[in-house]
Amino acid sequence: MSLKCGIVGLPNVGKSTLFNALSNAGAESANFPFCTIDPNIGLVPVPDKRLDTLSEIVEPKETIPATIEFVDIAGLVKGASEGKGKGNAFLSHIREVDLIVHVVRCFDDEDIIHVEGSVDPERDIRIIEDELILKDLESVEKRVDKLQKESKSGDKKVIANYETVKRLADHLSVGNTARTFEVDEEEREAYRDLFLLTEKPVLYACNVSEEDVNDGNEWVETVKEIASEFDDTVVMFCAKIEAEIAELEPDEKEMFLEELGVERSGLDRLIQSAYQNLGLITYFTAGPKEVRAWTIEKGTKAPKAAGVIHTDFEKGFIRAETIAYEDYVSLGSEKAAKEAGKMRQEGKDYVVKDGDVMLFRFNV
Ligand SMILES: Nc1ncnc2c1ncn2[C@@H]1O[C@H](COP(=O)(O)OP(=O)(O)OP(=O)(O)O)[C@@H](O)[C@H]1O
Ligand SMILES: [Mg+2]
Repeated sequence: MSLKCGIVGLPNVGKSTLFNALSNAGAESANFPFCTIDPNIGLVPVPDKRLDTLSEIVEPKETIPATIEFVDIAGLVKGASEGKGKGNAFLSHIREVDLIVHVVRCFDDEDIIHVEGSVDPERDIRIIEDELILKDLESVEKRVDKLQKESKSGDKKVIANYETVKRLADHLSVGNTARTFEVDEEEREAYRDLFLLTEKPVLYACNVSEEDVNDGNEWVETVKEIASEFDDTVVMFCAKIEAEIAELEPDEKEMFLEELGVERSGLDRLIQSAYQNLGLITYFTAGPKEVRAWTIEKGTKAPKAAGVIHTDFEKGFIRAETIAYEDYVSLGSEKAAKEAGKMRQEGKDYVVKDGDVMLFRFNV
Protein backbone atom coordinates (compact mmCIF):
# COMPACT_ATOMS: atom_id res chain seq x y z
CA MET A 1 0.00 0.00 0.00
CA SER A 2 1.39 3.33 -0.92
CA LEU A 3 -0.41 6.52 -0.16
CA LYS A 4 0.32 9.60 -2.15
CA CYS A 5 1.16 13.12 -1.08
CA GLY A 6 0.89 15.81 -3.71
CA ILE A 7 3.17 18.84 -3.44
CA VAL A 8 1.02 21.80 -4.40
CA GLY A 9 1.51 25.58 -4.45
CA LEU A 10 2.04 28.68 -6.55
CA PRO A 11 4.88 28.67 -9.10
CA ASN A 12 8.41 29.28 -7.83
CA VAL A 13 7.71 28.72 -4.14
CA GLY A 14 10.15 25.81 -3.74
CA LYS A 15 8.10 22.73 -4.61
CA SER A 16 10.68 21.12 -6.88
CA THR A 17 13.54 21.99 -4.56
CA LEU A 18 11.61 20.22 -1.81
CA PHE A 19 10.82 17.27 -4.04
CA ASN A 20 14.43 16.93 -5.16
CA ALA A 21 15.61 17.05 -1.58
CA LEU A 22 13.08 14.34 -0.75
CA SER A 23 14.26 12.17 -3.60
CA ASN A 24 17.93 12.70 -2.86
CA ALA A 25 17.39 12.00 0.78
CA GLY A 26 15.95 8.68 -0.23
CA ALA A 27 18.61 7.77 -2.73
CA GLU A 28 21.12 8.32 0.02
CA SER A 29 19.66 6.29 2.78
CA ALA A 30 21.78 3.47 1.51
CA ASN A 31 20.02 0.17 1.35
CA PHE A 32 16.58 1.18 0.41
CA PRO A 33 14.19 2.76 -1.55
CA PHE A 34 14.14 5.99 -3.12
CA CYS A 35 12.88 4.87 -6.37
CA THR A 36 11.81 7.26 -9.03
CA ILE A 37 8.71 6.00 -10.71
CA ASP A 38 8.45 9.00 -12.95
CA PRO A 39 10.54 12.18 -12.81
CA ASN A 40 7.82 13.73 -10.71
CA ILE A 41 6.88 10.80 -8.50
CA GLY A 42 9.10 9.33 -5.84
CA LEU A 43 8.86 6.72 -3.13
CA VAL A 44 10.42 8.29 -0.09
CA PRO A 45 11.52 6.34 2.99
CA VAL A 46 9.87 7.35 6.25
CA PRO A 47 12.59 8.14 8.80
CA ASP A 48 12.01 6.14 11.98
CA LYS A 49 14.58 5.92 14.78
CA ARG A 50 12.86 2.80 16.11
CA LEU A 51 13.73 0.92 12.95
CA ASP A 52 17.39 1.82 13.39
CA THR A 53 17.32 0.71 17.02
CA LEU A 54 15.73 -2.65 16.15
CA SER A 55 18.27 -3.07 13.43
CA GLU A 56 21.13 -2.49 15.88
CA ILE A 57 19.72 -5.21 18.13
CA VAL A 58 18.98 -7.79 15.46
CA GLU A 59 21.79 -7.03 13.00
CA PRO A 60 19.87 -8.28 9.97
CA LYS A 61 21.16 -8.53 6.40
CA GLU A 62 18.80 -5.77 5.36
CA THR A 63 16.85 -2.94 6.95
CA ILE A 64 13.84 -1.73 5.06
CA PRO A 65 11.91 1.41 6.00
CA ALA A 66 8.29 2.22 5.27
CA THR A 67 7.73 4.50 2.31
CA ILE A 68 5.28 7.11 1.13
CA GLU A 69 4.85 8.47 -2.32
CA PHE A 70 5.40 12.12 -3.15
CA VAL A 71 4.29 13.77 -6.36
CA ASP A 72 5.72 17.07 -7.54
CA ILE A 73 2.86 18.92 -9.16
CA ALA A 74 3.57 21.94 -11.34
CA GLY A 75 2.69 25.36 -9.94
CA LEU A 76 -0.90 26.47 -10.03
CA VAL A 77 -1.80 29.99 -11.05
CA LYS A 78 -4.92 32.11 -10.76
CA GLY A 79 -7.30 30.78 -13.40
CA ALA A 80 -5.93 27.23 -13.28
CA SER A 81 -9.46 25.89 -12.91
CA GLU A 82 -10.29 27.46 -16.28
CA GLY A 83 -7.27 25.79 -17.80
CA LYS A 84 -4.71 28.59 -17.36
CA GLY A 85 -1.09 27.42 -17.17
CA LYS A 86 -2.09 23.85 -17.99
CA GLY A 87 -4.17 24.14 -14.87
CA ASN A 88 -6.60 21.37 -15.72
CA ALA A 89 -3.90 18.75 -16.09
CA PHE A 90 -2.27 19.81 -12.82
CA LEU A 91 -5.58 19.80 -10.99
CA SER A 92 -6.27 16.27 -12.21
CA HIS A 93 -2.94 15.19 -10.68
CA ILE A 94 -4.15 16.53 -7.37
CA ARG A 95 -7.29 14.42 -7.65
CA GLU A 96 -5.16 11.29 -7.30
CA VAL A 97 -3.45 12.20 -4.04
CA ASP A 98 -4.48 11.34 -0.48
CA LEU A 99 -2.85 14.35 1.15
CA ILE A 100 -2.08 17.80 -0.15
CA VAL A 101 1.29 19.21 0.91
CA HIS A 102 0.74 22.88 0.29
CA VAL A 103 4.07 24.69 -0.02
CA VAL A 104 3.79 28.34 0.99
CA ARG A 105 6.48 30.88 0.32
CA CYS A 106 7.53 32.43 3.62
CA PHE A 107 10.90 33.82 2.53
CA ASP A 108 11.86 37.13 1.04
CA ASP A 109 14.40 37.13 -1.75
CA GLU A 110 14.49 39.72 -4.49
CA ASP A 111 16.22 37.33 -6.84
CA ILE A 112 13.45 34.77 -6.68
CA ILE A 113 10.42 35.96 -8.58
CA HIS A 114 7.09 35.76 -6.84
CA VAL A 115 4.26 35.45 -9.38
CA GLU A 116 2.13 37.86 -7.35
CA GLY A 117 4.98 40.30 -6.80
CA SER A 118 5.23 40.09 -3.01
CA VAL A 119 5.34 37.61 -0.15
CA ASP A 120 1.86 37.19 1.32
CA PRO A 121 0.99 33.70 2.54
CA GLU A 122 -2.63 34.52 3.29
CA ARG A 123 -3.29 35.73 -0.25
CA ASP A 124 -1.27 32.87 -1.76
CA ILE A 125 -3.10 30.18 0.18
CA ARG A 126 -6.39 31.76 -0.82
CA ILE A 127 -5.42 31.73 -4.53
CA ILE A 128 -4.66 28.00 -4.47
CA GLU A 129 -7.69 27.21 -2.36
CA ASP A 130 -9.97 29.19 -4.67
CA GLU A 131 -8.74 27.30 -7.72
CA LEU A 132 -9.37 24.00 -5.99
CA ILE A 133 -12.82 25.14 -4.90
CA LEU A 134 -13.70 26.29 -8.43
CA LYS A 135 -12.63 22.95 -9.84
CA ASP A 136 -14.78 21.17 -7.26
CA LEU A 137 -17.68 23.43 -8.03
CA GLU A 138 -17.43 22.43 -11.68
CA SER A 139 -17.66 18.71 -10.78
CA VAL A 140 -20.47 19.29 -8.31
CA GLU A 141 -22.51 21.37 -10.73
CA LYS A 142 -22.34 18.58 -13.29
CA ARG A 143 -23.64 16.22 -10.63
CA VAL A 144 -26.42 18.67 -9.77
CA ASP A 145 -27.57 18.74 -13.41
CA LYS A 146 -27.46 14.98 -13.70
CA LEU A 147 -29.41 14.39 -10.50
CA GLN A 148 -31.91 17.07 -11.35
CA LYS A 149 -32.81 15.21 -14.53
CA GLU A 150 -32.92 11.87 -12.75
CA SER A 151 -35.00 13.18 -9.89
CA LYS A 152 -37.94 13.63 -12.24
CA SER A 153 -38.48 9.90 -11.84
CA GLY A 154 -39.66 10.69 -8.31
CA ASP A 155 -37.14 8.32 -6.68
CA LYS A 156 -36.80 9.48 -3.06
CA LYS A 157 -33.12 8.61 -2.78
CA VAL A 158 -32.27 10.47 -5.97
CA ILE A 159 -34.18 13.51 -4.79
CA ALA A 160 -32.34 13.47 -1.47
CA ASN A 161 -29.00 13.21 -3.28
CA TYR A 162 -29.98 16.06 -5.54
CA GLU A 163 -30.76 18.24 -2.55
CA THR A 164 -27.43 17.40 -0.93
CA VAL A 165 -25.32 18.26 -3.96
CA LYS A 166 -27.28 21.42 -4.55
CA ARG A 167 -26.60 22.48 -0.99
CA LEU A 168 -22.92 21.60 -1.52
CA ALA A 169 -22.78 23.69 -4.70
CA ASP A 170 -24.11 26.68 -2.75
CA HIS A 171 -21.55 26.05 -0.03
CA LEU A 172 -18.65 25.96 -2.50
CA SER A 173 -19.85 28.87 -4.59
CA VAL A 174 -19.32 31.31 -1.72
CA GLY A 175 -15.72 30.20 -1.30
CA ASN A 176 -15.96 27.40 1.24
CA THR A 177 -14.08 24.12 0.94
CA ALA A 178 -15.88 20.76 0.79
CA ARG A 179 -14.17 19.83 4.05
CA THR A 180 -16.30 22.30 5.93
CA PHE A 181 -19.57 21.06 4.44
CA GLU A 182 -21.67 19.40 7.09
CA VAL A 183 -23.13 16.07 6.01
CA ASP A 184 -23.64 12.61 7.43
CA GLU A 185 -22.13 9.54 5.79
CA GLU A 186 -25.33 8.72 3.95
CA GLU A 187 -25.62 12.18 2.41
CA ARG A 188 -21.98 12.10 1.48
CA GLU A 189 -22.72 9.12 -0.77
CA ALA A 190 -24.22 11.63 -3.22
CA TYR A 191 -20.77 12.95 -4.13
CA ARG A 192 -18.16 10.74 -2.49
CA ASP A 193 -17.11 9.31 -5.85
CA LEU A 194 -16.23 12.77 -7.16
CA PHE A 195 -13.05 12.75 -5.03
CA LEU A 196 -13.29 16.46 -4.43
CA LEU A 197 -10.00 18.31 -4.15
CA THR A 198 -11.03 20.41 -1.18
CA GLU A 199 -12.06 17.36 0.84
CA LYS A 200 -8.47 16.18 1.07
CA PRO A 201 -6.44 16.82 4.21
CA VAL A 202 -3.84 19.57 3.91
CA LEU A 203 -0.38 19.88 5.40
CA TYR A 204 1.10 23.35 5.08
CA ALA A 205 4.83 23.41 4.39
CA CYS A 206 6.22 26.87 5.09
CA ASN A 207 9.37 27.47 3.09
CA VAL A 208 11.46 29.98 5.06
CA SER A 209 14.88 31.56 4.54
CA GLU A 210 18.04 30.12 6.07
CA GLU A 211 18.01 32.85 8.73
CA ASP A 212 14.49 31.98 9.89
CA VAL A 213 14.81 28.21 9.92
CA ASN A 214 14.92 27.94 13.72
CA ASP A 215 12.67 30.72 14.92
CA GLY A 216 10.30 31.17 12.00
CA ASN A 217 8.76 34.52 11.13
CA GLU A 218 5.46 36.38 10.98
CA TRP A 219 4.49 34.72 7.72
CA VAL A 220 4.72 31.32 9.37
CA GLU A 221 2.53 32.59 12.21
CA THR A 222 -0.06 33.66 9.65
CA VAL A 223 -0.08 30.22 8.09
CA LYS A 224 -0.44 28.64 11.54
CA GLU A 225 -3.46 30.79 12.20
CA ILE A 226 -5.09 29.80 8.93
CA ALA A 227 -4.30 26.13 9.54
CA SER A 228 -5.58 26.12 13.11
CA GLU A 229 -9.10 26.77 11.91
CA PHE A 230 -9.26 23.27 10.43
CA ASP A 231 -6.66 21.60 12.64
CA ASP A 232 -4.27 21.29 9.72
CA THR A 233 -0.63 20.62 10.39
CA VAL A 234 2.07 23.20 9.68
CA VAL A 235 5.69 22.26 9.12
CA MET A 236 8.43 24.83 8.68
CA PHE A 237 11.50 24.12 6.57
CA CYS A 238 14.04 25.80 4.33
CA ALA A 239 14.08 24.12 0.93
CA LYS A 240 17.52 25.51 0.22
CA ILE A 241 19.05 23.96 3.34
CA GLU A 242 17.20 20.70 2.77
CA ALA A 243 18.65 20.50 -0.71
CA GLU A 244 22.12 20.84 0.83
CA ILE A 245 21.46 18.30 3.57
CA ALA A 246 20.19 15.78 1.03
CA GLU A 247 23.62 15.79 -0.59
CA LEU A 248 25.35 14.73 2.63
CA GLU A 249 26.32 11.30 3.93
CA PRO A 250 24.30 10.20 6.98
CA ASP A 251 27.05 11.01 9.54
CA GLU A 252 27.78 14.36 7.93
CA LYS A 253 24.07 15.04 8.06
CA GLU A 254 23.99 14.54 11.81
CA MET A 255 26.88 16.94 12.31
CA PHE A 256 25.27 19.53 10.10
CA LEU A 257 21.99 19.32 12.01
CA GLU A 258 23.85 19.65 15.28
CA GLU A 259 25.47 22.84 14.00
CA LEU A 260 22.05 24.15 13.07
CA GLY A 261 20.86 23.25 16.54
CA VAL A 262 18.07 20.95 15.44
CA GLU A 263 17.50 17.26 15.98
CA ARG A 264 15.69 16.39 12.81
CA SER A 265 15.78 17.98 9.41
CA GLY A 266 12.69 19.83 8.19
CA LEU A 267 12.34 17.13 5.61
CA ASP A 268 12.21 14.36 8.19
CA ARG A 269 9.56 16.28 10.11
CA LEU A 270 7.60 16.84 6.95
CA ILE A 271 7.68 13.17 5.95
CA GLN A 272 6.68 12.09 9.43
CA SER A 273 3.85 14.60 9.61
CA ALA A 274 2.57 13.51 6.22
CA TYR A 275 2.60 9.90 7.40
CA GLN A 276 0.63 10.80 10.52
CA ASN A 277 -1.77 12.98 8.61
CA LEU A 278 -2.57 10.08 6.33
CA GLY A 279 -3.63 8.15 9.44
CA LEU A 280 -0.81 5.66 9.04
CA ILE A 281 1.08 3.71 11.67
CA THR A 282 3.97 1.27 11.52
CA TYR A 283 4.51 -2.24 12.73
CA PHE A 284 7.80 -4.08 12.47
CA THR A 285 9.02 -7.51 11.53
CA ALA A 286 12.46 -8.39 12.85
CA GLY A 287 14.52 -11.40 11.80
CA PRO A 288 18.06 -12.21 10.69
CA LYS A 289 17.18 -11.69 7.05
CA GLU A 290 15.54 -8.33 7.42
CA VAL A 291 14.20 -5.82 9.87
CA ARG A 292 11.38 -4.02 8.21
CA ALA A 293 8.76 -1.35 8.84
CA TRP A 294 5.30 -2.01 7.43
CA THR A 295 2.61 0.56 6.89
CA ILE A 296 -1.00 0.12 7.95
CA GLU A 297 -3.89 2.41 8.63
CA LYS A 298 -4.68 3.13 12.25
CA GLY A 299 -7.28 0.65 13.49
CA THR A 300 -6.21 -2.24 11.25
CA LYS A 301 -6.72 -5.72 12.68
CA ALA A 302 -3.97 -8.35 12.71
CA PRO A 303 -5.04 -10.44 9.67
CA LYS A 304 -5.32 -7.41 7.41
CA ALA A 305 -2.00 -6.11 8.72
CA ALA A 306 -0.47 -9.48 7.86
CA GLY A 307 -1.95 -9.16 4.39
CA VAL A 308 0.30 -6.18 3.74
CA ILE A 309 3.22 -8.61 3.72
CA HIS A 310 1.50 -11.32 1.72
CA THR A 311 -2.11 -12.16 0.90
CA ASP A 312 -1.50 -15.75 2.12
CA PHE A 313 -0.70 -14.39 5.56
CA GLU A 314 -4.14 -12.86 5.69
CA LYS A 315 -6.05 -15.79 4.20
CA GLY A 316 -4.36 -18.39 6.38
CA PHE A 317 -3.98 -16.20 9.48
CA ILE A 318 -3.77 -18.17 12.72
CA ARG A 319 -2.29 -15.75 15.23
CA ALA A 320 0.27 -13.00 15.67
CA GLU A 321 3.11 -13.23 18.16
CA THR A 322 3.46 -9.66 19.26
CA ILE A 323 6.01 -7.75 21.31
CA ALA A 324 5.57 -4.04 21.97
CA TYR A 325 8.50 -2.02 20.65
CA GLU A 326 9.35 -0.66 24.12
CA ASP A 327 9.49 -4.17 25.60
CA TYR A 328 11.61 -5.46 22.76
CA VAL A 329 14.13 -2.70 23.17
CA SER A 330 14.22 -2.48 26.96
CA LEU A 331 14.63 -6.24 27.30
CA GLY A 332 17.16 -6.25 24.50
CA SER A 333 16.04 -9.16 22.34
CA GLU A 334 13.12 -11.22 21.16
CA LYS A 335 14.25 -14.10 23.34
CA ALA A 336 14.48 -11.95 26.46
CA ALA A 337 11.08 -10.43 25.78
CA LYS A 338 9.60 -13.90 25.39
CA GLU A 339 11.17 -15.10 28.65
CA ALA A 340 9.83 -12.07 30.45
CA GLY A 341 6.35 -12.97 29.24
CA LYS A 342 6.15 -9.95 26.98
CA MET A 343 5.35 -11.86 23.83
CA ARG A 344 1.58 -11.84 23.42
CA GLN A 345 -0.42 -14.30 21.36
CA GLU A 346 -2.93 -12.16 19.48
CA GLY A 347 -5.91 -13.39 17.47
CA LYS A 348 -7.85 -12.13 14.49
CA ASP A 349 -9.58 -9.33 16.37
CA TYR A 350 -6.40 -7.75 17.64
CA VAL A 351 -6.02 -4.13 16.57
CA VAL A 352 -2.36 -3.63 15.72
CA LYS A 353 -0.61 -0.86 17.63
CA ASP A 354 2.04 1.50 16.35
CA GLY A 355 5.44 -0.04 17.01
CA ASP A 356 4.33 -3.64 17.49
CA VAL A 357 7.00 -6.14 16.54
CA MET A 358 5.10 -9.01 14.95
CA LEU A 359 5.50 -12.55 13.77
CA PHE A 360 2.52 -14.01 11.95
CA ARG A 361 1.56 -17.68 12.18
CA PHE A 362 -0.47 -18.87 9.24
CA ASN A 363 -1.26 -21.92 7.15
CA VAL A 364 -1.90 -22.05 3.44
N1 LIG B 1 13.97 28.85 1.29
C1 LIG B 1 14.48 29.37 0.16
N2 LIG B 1 15.27 30.44 0.22
C2 LIG B 1 15.79 30.96 -0.92
N3 LIG B 1 15.55 30.50 -2.15
C3 LIG B 1 14.75 29.43 -2.28
C4 LIG B 1 14.18 28.81 -1.12
N4 LIG B 1 13.40 27.77 -1.54
C5 LIG B 1 13.51 27.74 -2.89
N5 LIG B 1 14.31 28.73 -3.34
C6 LIG B 1 14.62 29.05 -4.74
O1 LIG B 1 13.41 29.40 -5.41
C7 LIG B 1 13.46 29.04 -6.78
C8 LIG B 1 12.21 28.27 -7.17
O2 LIG B 1 12.23 26.98 -6.58
P1 LIG B 1 11.51 25.72 -7.25
O3 LIG B 1 11.96 25.52 -8.64
O4 LIG B 1 11.69 24.61 -6.31
O5 LIG B 1 9.99 26.22 -7.28
P2 LIG B 1 8.69 25.47 -7.76
O6 LIG B 1 7.67 25.76 -6.74
O7 LIG B 1 8.96 24.06 -8.10
O8 LIG B 1 8.34 26.25 -9.08
P3 LIG B 1 7.41 25.79 -10.33
O9 LIG B 1 6.02 25.88 -9.86
O10 LIG B 1 7.72 26.80 -11.36
O11 LIG B 1 7.82 24.41 -10.71
C9 LIG B 1 14.74 28.24 -6.94
O12 LIG B 1 15.71 29.10 -7.49
C10 LIG B 1 15.11 27.86 -5.52
O13 LIG B 1 16.50 27.70 -5.36
MG1 LIG C 1 8.64 22.93 -9.88
